[in-house]
Amino acid sequence: MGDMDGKKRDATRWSRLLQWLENSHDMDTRQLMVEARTVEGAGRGLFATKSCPPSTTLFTIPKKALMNLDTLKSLYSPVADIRLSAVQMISLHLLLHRPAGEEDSLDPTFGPYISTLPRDFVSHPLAWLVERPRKSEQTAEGLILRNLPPSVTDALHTLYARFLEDYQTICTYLNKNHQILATSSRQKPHLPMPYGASASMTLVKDYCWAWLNVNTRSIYYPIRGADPEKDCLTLCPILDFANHNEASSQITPIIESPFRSPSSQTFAGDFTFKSCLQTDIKGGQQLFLRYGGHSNRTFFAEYGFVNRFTPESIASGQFRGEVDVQDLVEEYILAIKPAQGGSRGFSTSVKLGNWLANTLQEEGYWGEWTLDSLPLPAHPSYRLITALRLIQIASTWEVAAPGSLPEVITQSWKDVMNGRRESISEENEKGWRDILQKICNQVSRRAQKGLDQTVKDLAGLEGWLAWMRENVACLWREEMEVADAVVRSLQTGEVF
Ligand SMILES: C[S@@+](CC[C@H](N)C(=O)[O-])C[C@H]1O[C@@H](n2cnc3c(N)ncnc32)[C@H](O)[C@@H]1O
Repeated sequence: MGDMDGKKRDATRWSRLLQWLENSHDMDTRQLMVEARTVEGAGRGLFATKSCPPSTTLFTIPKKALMNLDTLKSLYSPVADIRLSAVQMISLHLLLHRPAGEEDSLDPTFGPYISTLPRDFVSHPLAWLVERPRKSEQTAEGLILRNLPPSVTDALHTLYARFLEDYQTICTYLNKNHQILATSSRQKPHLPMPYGASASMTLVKDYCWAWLNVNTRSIYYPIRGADPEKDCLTLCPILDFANHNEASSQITPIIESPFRSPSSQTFAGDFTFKSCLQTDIKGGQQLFLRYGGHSNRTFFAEYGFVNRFTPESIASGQFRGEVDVQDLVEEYILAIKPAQGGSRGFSTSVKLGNWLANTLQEEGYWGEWTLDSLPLPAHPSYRLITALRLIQIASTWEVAAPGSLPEVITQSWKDVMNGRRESISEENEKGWRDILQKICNQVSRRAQKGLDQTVKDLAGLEGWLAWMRENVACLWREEMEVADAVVRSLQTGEVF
């Protein structure tokens, strides 16, 4: 019954969205080749309404119906020295016009569009962090957070830091510009209060809803004069119903460059989406948009889902698995002791570890240390190999060059990096491969434990929570299968 109500509501919101696009933005919705439908395990998705040949225009969204810096900047001018970024401005607008419960958004500009956005993000891990209950309370979400692989927790905390930074900026902006609150279409009791006010917890939750809408639904869109890295983002009605598929994408955004020439009039700004060049589309088929070549770690933290894969598909090269081994490499670095007691430069392991970390940072090789299953053979990333070469030098310090100065010793490492020599020495090549094997074995053992614990801790969950448990299990399985694949590459003597 509840499900039927939900479907009915979705259908009404969809038809109001089309009316708005037609009446307020002159879009010819008869040309539309897609519609939104409910999808098991993924909310809603975009489906083809009829069959069409390759490179058909699926739909074109008028530029004024896009929500971005261009269409919002007249509402949110800079205050004091605060100039809002695209994410900040779009999320502020959503915050000020969030619909109450299942009602429609009352925003006079984008109301019918805002009404089609998800009403909550209960299954998104960032929302669990923001709404974390007190420590004593045990929730399923808290348990899931505790069962994540460390690299995924790290990615999630990095996202949380980005969220908090935007939240702080919005709070400061609202505090310096109270009259913006008067433009909100929300009823007084629902109005967000600026930072420091008693209701600031509501504000952070509201802002999380707005921010996640932008973070999970916006797409690159060139805006004249805007920073392509930070500000060329837009929310785009209809397109934002498209789900991700790792293997295939049937939707191609047509991006016209606004940067062709300063006086160019060729950039109409309407956003067109075509079907892909290669294949026909069948009526009723779901149309996907590939969000990007992200790892599952990133998909989980940013979007709240992972790409599922079948057992053995990593080993056989059908699925691209990736593991970030930052925490284990860091642990290894900090535990390194000079090979034969104290050496001239480094009397303690802490100093040696610090020197290693500093050198890797100075040379730009700190972090992004991954194991990758594709392209075959499964291998460590080049950055990881480079770091391991130096770590190996440090672990054999006294043996390799008693009493030498660090600069002399690292010269051969730099020569390899700069392509002046192939390797540091045979011993170094063998040494870093041994260290890598130890790290891979650690990853694999930890993943098996993590998987067992996840199954135990999260047994008995139902609905979306059970779906989420499978996501977490998938993340652990990926760690194990990629690490095992790299061990096999090492054992068969693959040259990376
Ligand atoms: C741009 S929206 C797509 C539309 C969305 N499904 C909806 O109901 O409005 C992105 C969100 O859709 C969901 N999603 C997209 N692709 C998915 C997939 N392959 N599997 C599961 N969920 C997916 C995730 O919740 C993601 O954060």
